[in-house]
Amino acid sequence: MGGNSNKLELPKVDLTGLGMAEPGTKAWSSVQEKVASALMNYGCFQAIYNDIEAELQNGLIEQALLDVFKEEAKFSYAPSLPCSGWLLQLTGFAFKSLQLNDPESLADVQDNTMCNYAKHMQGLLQTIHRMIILSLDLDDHYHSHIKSVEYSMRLSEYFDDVQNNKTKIGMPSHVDSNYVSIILQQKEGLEIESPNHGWIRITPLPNSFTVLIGEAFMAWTNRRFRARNHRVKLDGSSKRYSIIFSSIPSRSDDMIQTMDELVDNKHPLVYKPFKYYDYLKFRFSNGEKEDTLKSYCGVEQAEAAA
Ligand SMILES: O=C(O)CCC(=O)C(=O)O
Ligand SMILES: [Fe+2]
Repeated sequence: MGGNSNKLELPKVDLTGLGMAEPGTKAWSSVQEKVASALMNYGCFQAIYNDIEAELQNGLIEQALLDVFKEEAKFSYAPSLPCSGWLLQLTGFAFKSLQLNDPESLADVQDNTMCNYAKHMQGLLQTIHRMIILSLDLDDHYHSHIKSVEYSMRLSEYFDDVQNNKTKIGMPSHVDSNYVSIILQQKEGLEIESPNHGWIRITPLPNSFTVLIGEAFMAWTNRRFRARNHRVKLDGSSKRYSIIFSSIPSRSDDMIQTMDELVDNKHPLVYKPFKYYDYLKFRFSNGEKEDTLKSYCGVEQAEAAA
């Protein structure tokens, strides 16, 4: 697709206070409708969330994020994916990430700002999973599904020395592999590809996050919800930081299987069941191509090879 980015905006949905709301209530249902429709049509939306307003507005989260990178030496270096470790850095890309499978491990580096952030994000992710599942009339599956979900937090630092690089791409176009990601950007850079409008550059509004569907949910829902390409384009004026908080399949129960209820003549099965962490290894060792998941476990692919 073209390289232009423009000022189109994503749908916005206010998720403030939903932790207290019960599924099925009026307050919940109107938000659910917006979440499901945005995710179905765009694969993403901008979430407004005022429940951690104080931390966001007083810069506490940003400060905590910067502090972690100042204390970088305290974290051991783990160069290999998937998900094993602490610091990962891909040659040629202008960022490094600290992958925290247990946000509480930050406790000796800082106060509990990040742990508190992680708790809120976990609650938000559970709400979003429930809304997706309810919107598909599959609520019977919610409890077993959510038991097989874990959470991951990645803190990223993008370098500021990309002036010589014309494209200033900090992270190239990709889809996320997990269920859902919630991205907090400390400054602009995230762009999402819309099938009709090219790259949409996301403005970091006050108290807002970007929510994105990943491949695990795309497979679980038989592509009713689709992962969208996104990338990070830097302005090269200063470092950029972001937090990517994600729901991921659990390490002990990582088989992703499309719900039978979502397969019919109109919607034939797209992906065979697959083990998520085996897929991540495949994706990491083969490089990401156009629709890597289909080449790994797509039904047509498997049949053609048979
Ligand atoms: O830093 C960002 O804004 C997004 C990064 C991203 O897409 C990712 O880490 O998967
Ligand atoms: Fe991503």
